[in-house]
Amino acid sequence: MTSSQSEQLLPPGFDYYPKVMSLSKSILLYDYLCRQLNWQQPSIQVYGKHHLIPRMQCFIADRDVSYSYSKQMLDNTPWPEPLLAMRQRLRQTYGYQFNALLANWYRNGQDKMGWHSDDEAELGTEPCIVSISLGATRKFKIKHKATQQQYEIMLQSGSCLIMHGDSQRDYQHSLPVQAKVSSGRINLTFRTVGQQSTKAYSSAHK
Ligand SMILES: O=C(O)CCC(=O)C(=O)O
Ligand SMILES: [Fe+2]
Repeated sequence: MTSSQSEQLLPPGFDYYPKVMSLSKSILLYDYLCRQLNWQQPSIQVYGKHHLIPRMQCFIADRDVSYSYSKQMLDNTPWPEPLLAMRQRLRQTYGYQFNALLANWYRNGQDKMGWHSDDEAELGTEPCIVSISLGATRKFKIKHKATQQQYEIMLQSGSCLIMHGDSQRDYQHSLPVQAKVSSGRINLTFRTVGQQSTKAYSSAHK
């Protein structure tokens, strides 16, 4: 991986690598995943009303994985070969199992994800989440929970954002609407659910 060029713009616990794969490979993978994954659009209840979530999702995981976030909403899909290969490389680089992957498909700039932290108990206290972006460039926002200070980064196709350390405890993140974006983006978030990680993420892996 190349060095984290935008690091100084991001708070601690967020590392951005703009080019972990070529643009052409990232677009091929985007097209493949659009066609091949078992995309679903679950509905959630907000103040007693049901709403379809504003994006498509697919939860890919090893058979024994049970993740509270996905449990009621999404089927558990087995790993397609290209994502198994990607996981293998991430395991070697970061030393985490990455036994689950939540894939998000934002079909255009109207699709979005609201403010949240990925802080479910089964991700552990300092989870390492590896987030790969494919397709349209989208804005990613980060907000400190106590100070409300905000950060922004444009996530481009073929990039990797790593969230580790106290990033989930101290910050929320979101993917806002961008009305002018007409093409789609897929985001792959590799996670380790319900296991102690075998090795803590360290900046030595950059
Ligand atoms: O689409 C993104 O970059 C963010 C996805 C995300 O935050 C999540 O899946 O928890
Ligand atoms: Fe998230």
